[in-house]
Amino acid sequence: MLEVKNLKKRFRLDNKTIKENKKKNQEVVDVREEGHWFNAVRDVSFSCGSGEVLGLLGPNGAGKTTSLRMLSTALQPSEGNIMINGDDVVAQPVAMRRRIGFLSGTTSLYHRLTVRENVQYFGRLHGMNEDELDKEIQKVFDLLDIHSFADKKADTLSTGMKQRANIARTVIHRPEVVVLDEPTTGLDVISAKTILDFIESYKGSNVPVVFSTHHLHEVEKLCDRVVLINHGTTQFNGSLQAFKALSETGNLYDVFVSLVEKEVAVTC
Ligand SMILES: Nc1ncnc2c1ncn2[C@@H]1O[C@H](COP(=O)(O)OP(=O)(O)OP(=O)(O)O)[C@@H](O)[C@H]1O
Repeated sequence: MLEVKNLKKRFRLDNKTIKENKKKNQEVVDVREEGHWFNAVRDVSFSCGSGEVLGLLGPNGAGKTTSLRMLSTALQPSEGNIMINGDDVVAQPVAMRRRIGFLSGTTSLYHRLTVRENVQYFGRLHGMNEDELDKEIQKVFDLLDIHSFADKKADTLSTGMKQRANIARTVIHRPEVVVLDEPTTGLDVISAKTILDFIESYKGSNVPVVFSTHHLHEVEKLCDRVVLINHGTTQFNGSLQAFKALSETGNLYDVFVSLVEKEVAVTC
């Protein structure tokens, strides 16, 4: 179980950014800017149970990546609580990091190593023994359809192959929570489908999966829960059915647009 309560992140702005923002603010005022501070995440709360898949939605700049970086200990929250199976992530980030699998936009591979060598390296870093590592590699490579390029060097792979290998290295240590930031962005339909099927394989397991996306069809296909954030604040937090029911059409696009435009907070 993953529980996130009243998460906040403020960034101190440097003088150059303040000047740039002042210029921009002549046209658009961002409600999150307060003097020399920018409240990238103002109040985000949600939970995701074991074996549930949660889709994190929001327009560009809403605060999705900042929230996911806090969940995965890459960033210290300014305020708020994050608990995994009852243990406090904010209080003990180093100990909790190994229990989380986090794919970010900057997750990458060692170019001169093969996919297998990369994944073995990260598995060993997590203290896995060779037997359990071999078994887990077999399982994860099956699910992500990696076998055909497992022994190719990372720098020879296509974008889709690299992303599947990145996900393999992210989850090789069997984390208790999987967090994926826009895992299918920029991928072709087949690579994206492989990744979505992989996410689906966690359903009914004991692992909660949180992923951010701009692709509403992915949410429709996969998610049990939906969280929509806008201007750093949770605007919707509930089941996929409850999200769809907010529009008479049941169309995710209509719900997304109306919530973001109206900026109404809904909790189900
Ligand atoms: N280190 C930082 N210092 C100042 N502002 C930051 C910093 N990091 C992020 N921000 C700002 O916080 C806001 C939220 O950014 P974030 O990357 O979390 O949004 P996002 O929802 O992931 O957007 P996208 O969909 O475009 O990836 C943006 O306005 C961004 O410019």
